[in-house]
Amino acid sequence: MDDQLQPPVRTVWWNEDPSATPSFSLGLLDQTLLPQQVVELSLTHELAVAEAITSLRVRGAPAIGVTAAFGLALALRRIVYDYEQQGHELSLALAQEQLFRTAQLLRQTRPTAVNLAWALERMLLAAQSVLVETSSVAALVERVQMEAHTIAAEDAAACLQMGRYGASLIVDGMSLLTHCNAGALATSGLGSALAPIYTAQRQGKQLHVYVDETRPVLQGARLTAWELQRSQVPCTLITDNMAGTFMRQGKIQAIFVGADRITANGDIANKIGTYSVAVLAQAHGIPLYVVAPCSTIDLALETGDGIPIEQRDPGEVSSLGGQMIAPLGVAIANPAFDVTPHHLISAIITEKGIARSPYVQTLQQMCAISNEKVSSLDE
Ligand SMILES: CSC[C@@H](O)[C@@H](O)C(=O)COP(=O)(O)O
Repeated sequence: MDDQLQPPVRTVWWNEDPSATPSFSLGLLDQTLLPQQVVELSLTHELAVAEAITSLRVRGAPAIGVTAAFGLALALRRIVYDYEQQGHELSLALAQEQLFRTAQLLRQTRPTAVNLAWALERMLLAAQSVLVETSSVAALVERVQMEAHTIAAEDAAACLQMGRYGASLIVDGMSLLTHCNAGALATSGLGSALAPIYTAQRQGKQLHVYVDETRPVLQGARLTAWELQRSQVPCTLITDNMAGTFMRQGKIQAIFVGADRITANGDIANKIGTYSVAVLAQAHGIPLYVVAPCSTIDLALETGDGIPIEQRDPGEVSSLGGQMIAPLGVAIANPAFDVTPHHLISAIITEKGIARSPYVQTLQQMCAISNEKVSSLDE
C-alpha cells in the first residue's frame, strides 16, 4: 500500500521504450507553455537538454539538478548509440571525454542554483568510481544511469521529508504567501516550499495560499497557481506589489519560499523579489520559512555575497505575453535572483529537519555534504 503523497504533476523523467528509435529519451514537461498548454517533450540529445534548461522549459533548482544528471546519462547513451549505428564501438576514453564535455556544457546553462553543479559533480564522481573497477563502456553507461535515477529518487524523498517538517509549522486556518514556483514543477517530487502546504492539506488543515505572480517570467501566475489549482489548494493570485498590503491587513500568517543556493551563514538566493518579501515580512512580524533540500546548500560559500546571480535577457522585462510594454531602447536590468540575508529568515527547512539561527552550525551539522568540488567544472 502506498499512502505517500503523490506529486500533482511529473516534471522530469527517463523514458525507456524498445519500440522507439532511439529507445531512450529524457522526458520534460515544457513549462514555458503552461498554463495554456500541457506539452511533454522527449529529448534525445544533450544540446536539447542544455537548451531546455537555459530557456526555462525546465526550471527550479532541484529540477535542473535532476535534469542535468539525466542529461549526462543521455549524452552517454546517445554517443554509444551513434557509434553503434555507424558500426563502430565507442572507446572508454571517448566515453569519458563525452561525459566531461557534456558536464561543462550543462554547467554553463544557469549559474545560480547550486543543485546543477552539485548533480553534475556527483555524476562525474560516480563515473570515476566505476572506471577504477572496470574498463567497460557498458558498465559506465549503467552506473551513470543508475546515479541519475538515484539523484531523482533522493530528491523526491527529500520533498516528502521537507513536507513533513514544514507542515509542523502550519497551523489549521493559516493563510500563507509564496513567491515564484517551488512546487512539484521545480523538483522531481512534491516540491520544496509547496511540499509543507500539500502535506498540511493532507493532514486536514484548512489553509489558503496567496501566490505572488513573480515578474518578469511569472512563475507564480503561470506555474504555482496552476499547480495549486490542480491540487485543489485554495489560492489567490496577486501581483508582486500587493503582498505588502495583504500583510498589513493581517491576511498572511507565514511565508514559504524555496532557494537556489544557501550559503554557510544561512543567506539564500532565490527568485528576484524574495528579498522584498522578506523585508516586508520582518516589518509585519510574519515568519519567513525557506524550504530547500541539502543539495541546495553550498557550504563552500561563507555568505550570500559570493553567489553568482544570473542576468537574463532584457526582453523578459520589456515584454509581457509577447507584447512590448516598454519604449524601444530604454535601459533594462534583469537579475533573475536576489539574496536574502539570514537575519530575515525565521527557519530553513531541509529533509534533515528545521534549522534556526545561528545557521553556521546547524546547516553544517544537518547537511554533511560538501560542494568543494563543484568548482572543478569551472576550470
Ligand atoms: C524548489 S525551487 C527553488 C527555487 O529554484 C525557485 O524558488 C526559483 O527561484 C526558481 O527560479 P527559476 O528561474 O524559475 O528557475
